[in-house]
Amino acid sequence: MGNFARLKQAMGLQRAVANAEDIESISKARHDRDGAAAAHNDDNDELLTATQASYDSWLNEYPSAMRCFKGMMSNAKGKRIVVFLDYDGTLSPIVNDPDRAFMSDPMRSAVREVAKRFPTAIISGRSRDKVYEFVKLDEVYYAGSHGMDIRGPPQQPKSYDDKYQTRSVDKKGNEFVIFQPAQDFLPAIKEMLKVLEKKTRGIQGVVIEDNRFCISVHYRHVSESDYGLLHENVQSVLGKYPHFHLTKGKKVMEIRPSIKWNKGHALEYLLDTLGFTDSDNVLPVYIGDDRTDEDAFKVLKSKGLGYPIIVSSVPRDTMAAYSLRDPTEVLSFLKSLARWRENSSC
Ligand SMILES: O=P(O)(O)OC[C@H]1O[C@H](O[C@H]2O[C@H](CO)[C@@H](O)[C@H](O)[C@H]2O)[C@H](O)[C@@H](O)[C@@H]1O
Repeated sequence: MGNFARLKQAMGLQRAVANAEDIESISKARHDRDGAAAAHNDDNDELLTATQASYDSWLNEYPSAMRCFKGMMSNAKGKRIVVFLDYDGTLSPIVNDPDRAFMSDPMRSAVREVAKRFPTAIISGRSRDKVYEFVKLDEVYYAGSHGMDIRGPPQQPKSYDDKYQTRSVDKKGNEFVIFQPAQDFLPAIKEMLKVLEKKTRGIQGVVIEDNRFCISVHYRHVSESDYGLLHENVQSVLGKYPHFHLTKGKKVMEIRPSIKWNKGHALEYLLDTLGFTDSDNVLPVYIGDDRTDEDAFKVLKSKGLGYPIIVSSVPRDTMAAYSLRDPTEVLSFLKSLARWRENSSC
């Protein structure tokens, strides 16, 4: 069976794509290719055509937020837009080295322009400090560790445990509140980091990232033949820490405390602290590319609220309503949003 037939069989026009990341690289190759080089490989071209056809069909269900921009904004008139952004894969492209996932200057200035006009928060799986290091914007609220470490507005909502909220003041005299619902897990996380490093030392290519309230075990550089061993080793460590569980991202296993808190809860917390509890006047826009962003899409979908936008260049199963192809399109969307506010009278 040729690659084309295999791909068709595997994908059909189904929305769920198991190895979305692999298809994504093929699709990217098409995007980036310089024509001549790729034209030599018929098999590749068939694959690319199938991928494109499948993506186009997916777009009917999850239309491009760029193409639909006008319509989306006409529904936004008179509403208070609040912008939520994921970091990796949304504001910065996915790169091989997690420490080098830099944000471009044009993206930084687009986020700044958006944040000047709308309350804006970045909700990431990274540690809050690390995201700030990349983004370096004081105009933005930050939620690190998949929302388990929030630096938000000074309001301290009653419905959240005071034990995990601390009011503070920055150097410029601005008040803010830190909310860390997984505080009790910190000692265990520190211990687990050491155990994991020891346990995975023998496997080449593993990168362990300390995200403060969660841990990322990256396997992007691990040979496929070692995937099983790595997974076994991680599971054996987890077995000793029953209050933690594993989730999966892009070539990364993420170890998280088993509390009922995710990016969706962080979104709700931020809306509350911004004064939009139960408001029918608010329009949250959430842009993200990874599985953990689905928790936030789900909240918006269940409330029938705002615009959940997935960033993907391949068909994906998602709770989002709109899509953007890649961070370049995210940049265009953010610029359009800032421009729209500038030109609109509402
Ligand atoms: O919620 P996010 O801001 O999207 O963070 C999710 C994870 O992103 C980072 O890993 C991913 O991006 C890296 C850099 O492009 C890439 O090398 C890696 O393979 C991806 O999984 C980050 O390093 C993780 O800690 C985050 O959990």
